[in-house]
Amino acid sequence: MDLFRKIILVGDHGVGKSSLKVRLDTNLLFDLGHEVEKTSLQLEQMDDQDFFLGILELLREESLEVIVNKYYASNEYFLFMYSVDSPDSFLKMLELYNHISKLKKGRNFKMVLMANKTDLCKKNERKVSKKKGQCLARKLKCPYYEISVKTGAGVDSSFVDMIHHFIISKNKQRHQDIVEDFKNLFHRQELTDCCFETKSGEKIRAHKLILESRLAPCKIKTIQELLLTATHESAMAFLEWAYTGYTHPSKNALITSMCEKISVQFKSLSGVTSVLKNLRNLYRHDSSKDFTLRVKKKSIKVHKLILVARSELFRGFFLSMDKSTKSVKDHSKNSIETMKSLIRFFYTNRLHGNKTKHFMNEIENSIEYFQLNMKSSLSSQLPTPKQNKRCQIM
Ligand SMILES: Nc1nc2c(ncn2[C@@H]2O[C@H](COP(=O)(O)OP(=O)(O)OP(=O)(O)O)[C@@H](O)[C@H]2O)c(=O)[nH]1
Repeated sequence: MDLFRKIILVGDHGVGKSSLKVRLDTNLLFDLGHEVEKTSLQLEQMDDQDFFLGILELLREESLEVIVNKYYASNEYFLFMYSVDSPDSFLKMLELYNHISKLKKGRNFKMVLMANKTDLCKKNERKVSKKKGQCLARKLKCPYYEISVKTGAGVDSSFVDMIHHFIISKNKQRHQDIVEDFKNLFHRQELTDCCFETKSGEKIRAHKLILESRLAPCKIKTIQELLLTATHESAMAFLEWAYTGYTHPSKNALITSMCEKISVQFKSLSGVTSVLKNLRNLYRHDSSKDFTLRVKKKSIKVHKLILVARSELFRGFFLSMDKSTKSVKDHSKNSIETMKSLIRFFYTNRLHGNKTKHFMNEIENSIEYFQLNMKSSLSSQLPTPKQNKRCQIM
């Protein structure tokens, strides 16, 4: 799978922004005039994936507003660069950070802080210490790198690390959304429809749909028999694993042995992929769906629980709703196509659909409207204009 990402390079005049781009890949430098200069860099085969990075260098500071407004939804990354011989360029970092935060209206953005021209340390021309840089990075909660574009010191290694920070951790985060949502579903103990007793007589409530689909063909009765022999702590760990596919590594052996007792495979049901597989199955089969969303005179069948897990708005709605209610009209003003894509996203964590501007706007608005827990994974999948065209990154 090719991933295409963009990094916006910001910093004071003369810190080495253009030089960095030239060093990264002279062949791929594009001078596109007006607001930004762009370059792209292919870093092959990291973590079995190809990454293409587009690097935008702001040519005018006022264009920052244009860029942030235009691309904020697609989660661009920022590379803040200053020069170790220039205290002014260091001060500029905080100024730029505040400026971007304001433009992004409090939305999180990912950034790294890079100190350039470290070769000048040898000539005693360094005026901003490493300690100061690290301190600022801690304050801004981002990685800190020291490089010299001139000698190349630290450039490659910082880029490799930066990509891990920006992209690979992002993929993990994307999976994390699902894990967190189902962990919350289990621990909140809301809308439960089965109850297990543990060895000590304590009770734990759970959801049949999740357990029966995840641990199939094992039945609720079998799980009850298993948990009756377990401590409360073990039973909680087992159920949390059944919901999320994850347990603390120290509990792997325990959960494995519990799985053996009910003839389910610990390994094949572990990890977010197994949770997604289960959700995909649920999505495909209408028979277990227990609720209907009415969108513009059409219907979408869903599982209440999945909506509760994935959207705070639906959660509030289903908690306050009479249990006998089986359908509701959607008031989001979204089109049926958008709602279908969104519902599919709840189950698959992937955004499908004809990614027109109108669709993108509706999805973007839905993030707020439905109070989606998986804000970051959804917004990261919003396409950018001209995506996939390598030379037209932005
Ligand atoms: N000693 C040293 N000089 C560098 C380094 N990187 C860039 N320079 C020099 O710093 C000067 C400014 O570099 P640029 O790349 O033009 O800086 P910029 O941030 O793009 O500057 P603006 O285009 O004015 O915003 C040039 O003379 C570069 O040769 C470095 O690592 N060490």
